[in-house]
Amino acid sequence: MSTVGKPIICKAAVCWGAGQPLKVEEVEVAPPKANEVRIKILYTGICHTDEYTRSGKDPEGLFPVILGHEGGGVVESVGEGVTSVSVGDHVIPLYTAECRECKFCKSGKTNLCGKVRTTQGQGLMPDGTHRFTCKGQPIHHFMGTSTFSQYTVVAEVSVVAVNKSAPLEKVCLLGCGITTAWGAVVKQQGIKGSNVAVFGCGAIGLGVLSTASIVGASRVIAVDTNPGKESWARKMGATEFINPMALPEGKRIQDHLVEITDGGLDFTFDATGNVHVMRAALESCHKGWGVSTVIGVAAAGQEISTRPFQLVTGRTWRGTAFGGVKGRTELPGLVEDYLQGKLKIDEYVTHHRKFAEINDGFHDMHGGDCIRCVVDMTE
Ligand SMILES: NC(=O)C1=CN([C@@H]2O[C@H](COP(=O)(O)OP(=O)(O)OC[C@H]3O[C@@H](n4cnc5c(N)ncnc54)[C@H](OP(=O)(O)O)[C@@H]3O)[C@@H](O)[C@H]2O)C=CC1
Ligand SMILES: N[C@@H](CCC(=O)N[C@@H](CSC=O)C(=O)NCC(=O)O)C(=O)O
Ligand SMILES: [Zn+2]
Ligand SMILES: [Zn+2]
Repeated sequence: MSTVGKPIICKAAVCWGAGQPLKVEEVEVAPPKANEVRIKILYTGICHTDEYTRSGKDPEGLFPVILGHEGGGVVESVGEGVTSVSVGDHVIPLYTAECRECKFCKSGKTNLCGKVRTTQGQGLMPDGTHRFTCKGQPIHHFMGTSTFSQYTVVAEVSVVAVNKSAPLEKVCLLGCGITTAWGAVVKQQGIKGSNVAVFGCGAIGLGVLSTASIVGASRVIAVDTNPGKESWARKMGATEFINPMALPEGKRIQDHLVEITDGGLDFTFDATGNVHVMRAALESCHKGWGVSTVIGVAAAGQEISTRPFQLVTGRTWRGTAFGGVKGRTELPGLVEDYLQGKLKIDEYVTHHRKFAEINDGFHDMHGGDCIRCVVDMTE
């Protein structure tokens, strides 16, 4: 029997309050309204940003909520006016929308889109209402995607169709981690032939150092406090690995890096979310031209600081969301790159979980040996 135009009852992992484990509940998912798309989610990755919001560290965090933003699925139905995706398309939801009409989209200067970001941050659909109900209670959307539900509703501007021959259990990771890391490198000029340091060797940091190596960085230094990450970093393209905890007592990582690189790095990246590491990454940059990119997301109340002299003397501090990638325009091409063996994804998937075990997937992330856990939403 067709589900088009009707509510769907399915399972979703609801987080009822900050710091609480997720609870797999029966939820009602309303049909898509105009310019919306309802998706059957088949696979989702778990990103550290999901854990960040679950834990209560996100100043934008709202509860109860259905988290998840690294998903892959199939379009079940579309609302009036939807033209860019059709029923049956394989799709990736996008937490960074691309409307192609707003001031941001038309600027040519950023991938940030203004069309739905305000309501997205309020846990609502663009018309200010919700599509999820559990036990008679409305449940907040998350990052415009809510992929920890067997069915979700997203704005048309927040979804892209991709090649059906690509395995969704792999390309779902293009919904966040792999794309962020790729874009953080390729959207910057001058990395070829340069020296680069990457702080933090989780999925994001490994993706950054892998991409830097592929585009021809001459030296790729991985920095991580977990010695178990050395083999990962080298496998993905790092030429060196430094554990800041193993430096002589009192020796700061930024001073060590400046010493061993004849004055500092051309490019550094923070992929930890720790504001002290962000400072070290900036201060590891070469005077006059070094550029440090913040990728990590820091907890509410955390602020970055450095001596302004670091900037006066020519270092640049910048940041990137979703790697600067315009999802509707660029993700289909990244999927093709993956299919042609030009972009690594499989290598990052270390853990698999059934939907019922989603909380174990969150525990996996804390184990130190998990790069990405992919959850099968059908099991
Ligand atoms: N800007 C954006 O668009 C995006 C941002 N993010 C953010 O990026 C960050 C990284 O994500 P992800 O790769 O999944 O996270 P992970 O936690 O998997 O990776 C972080 C790594 O940094 C290591 N680490 C912790 N403290 C330090 C330190 N002081 N010095 C060096 N290394 C350290 C961790 O070690 P250990 O294993 O021991 O903890 C771990 O290996 C997160 O903050 C996430 O929220 C993610 C996606 C998109
Ligand atoms: N809500 C947080 C900030 C969270 C954040 O920075 N998110 C990143 C993506 S992290 C993905 O895993 C992002 O794209 N930010 C841009 C945006 O428009 O949200 C806070 O309020 O601090
Ligand atoms: Zn993410
Ligand atoms: Zn826009």
